[in-house]
Amino acid sequence: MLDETAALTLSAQNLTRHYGEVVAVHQFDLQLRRGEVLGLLGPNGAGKSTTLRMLTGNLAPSSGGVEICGIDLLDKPQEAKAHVGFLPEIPPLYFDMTVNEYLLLAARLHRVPKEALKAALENVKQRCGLEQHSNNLIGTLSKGYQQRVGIAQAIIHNPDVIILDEPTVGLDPNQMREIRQLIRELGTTSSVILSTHILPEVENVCDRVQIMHQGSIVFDQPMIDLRQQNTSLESVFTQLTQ
Ligand SMILES: Nc1ncnc2c1ncn2[C@@H]1O[C@H](COP(=O)(O)OP(=O)(O)OP(=O)(O)O)[C@@H](O)[C@H]1O
Repeated sequence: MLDETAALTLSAQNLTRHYGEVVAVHQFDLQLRRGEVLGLLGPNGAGKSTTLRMLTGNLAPSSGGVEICGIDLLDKPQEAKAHVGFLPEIPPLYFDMTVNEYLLLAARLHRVPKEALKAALENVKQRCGLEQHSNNLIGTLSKGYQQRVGIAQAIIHNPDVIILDEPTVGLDPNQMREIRQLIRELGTTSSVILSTHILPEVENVCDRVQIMHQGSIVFDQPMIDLRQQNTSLESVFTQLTQ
């Protein structure tokens, strides 16, 4: 249940992105609070990945702005990005590194202080269930475990905002359940944005849902309201995006 008094972690105003003539995202607004898990839904090409890349400072908006924990992402990118963890659609993994080597690299890139590296590594492996795989090459892990490593690199610096682009795609049902459990846990201490095509995933994991269509947000509601209206997310999604 969303705590309306919790601190704002992310605020986006009028984010717009053009690719030439194509308006991929149009005037996207979002205020996200600590402890909130937001599901971002939309058909292919709706503008979700473009939005997430702008929110994480990986793509410059054509106009509009983003603040992370009150820090302007365009003015102070390094400072703002220190509060964000991102798992892109294609996880940025190096298959010929071990889990330990890769996570240490991720921690250094996220500027975890030298004296805190060991504790950060142990903590993230424990949270993501990777303790038994410390010295395994990432290329030899199953898809589910590779996805855990992708999430681990996104959270090793304890970010306030965690952004996950289709984190359960290609996983088997057991792996999906485990990753969803992990996302719920992350949502207790941070804010999480989860982009997915899997509607039950949003119903299971998220406190709030936004639906994007042709670059604009066409639906934004707490899940609890949706449940009370006795409407399924699927019927809302189909009505708004067909
Ligand atoms: N680099 C690019 N150059 C030109 N057009 C692009 C580029 N990236 C995305 N687009 C266009 O912008 C629109 C939004 O794309 P985006 O990838 O953000 O959608 P999406 O909702 O993430 O889609 P999917 O669910 O298929 O990943 C689409 O029309 C897409 O073709």
